[in-house]
Amino acid sequence: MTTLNDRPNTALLVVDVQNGVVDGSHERDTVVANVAALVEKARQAEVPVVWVQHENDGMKKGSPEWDLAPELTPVPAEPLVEKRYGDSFEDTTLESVLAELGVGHLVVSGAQTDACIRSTLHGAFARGYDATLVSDAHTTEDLSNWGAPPPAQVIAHTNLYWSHQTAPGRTAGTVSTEEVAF
Ligand SMILES: O=C1N[C@@H]2C=C[C@H]1C2
Repeated sequence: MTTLNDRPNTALLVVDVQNGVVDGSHERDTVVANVAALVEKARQAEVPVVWVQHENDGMKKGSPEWDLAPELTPVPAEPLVEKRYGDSFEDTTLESVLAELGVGHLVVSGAQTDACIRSTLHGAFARGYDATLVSDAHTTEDLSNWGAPPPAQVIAHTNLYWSHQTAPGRTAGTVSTEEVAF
């Protein structure tokens, strides 16, 4: 059984809130505003904020699409983790960044719900982290033309199933931006 219960700290993970990911997504402005509020809350509580940015052919590093949403401004001390896979842990520096910070609990926000958010939640949990999803601080695009439910249902279902997730020695859950207690 893998747990990281010896690590006392929490970090806020902001996953892929990039122009090329969130623009056109469900309730983009509200979700990005909630992410910004979470960042402020974390900073006030001196909880580390870890920024994850995805690079792919459509979002080359340094391109406007790769850039974070303009409402979000990392400060230099906040780690940036670059990724190319859905799970933020795959082939990235995230594990070492979190070990350095003594983090055993991740509060997860960002995009997109049915891809990198789900992958990162499960990747964290399988690696022994407690993982909390922020119900109103993640979003996705409308993929219903390809068989997905409407984005509001994808978001609601992800909130529901993650609130029921369990594993030995680890906790999962879903809370709102308002409810997040750093
Ligand atoms: O959820 C995701 N974030 C990046 C854009 C789509 C996948 C990769």
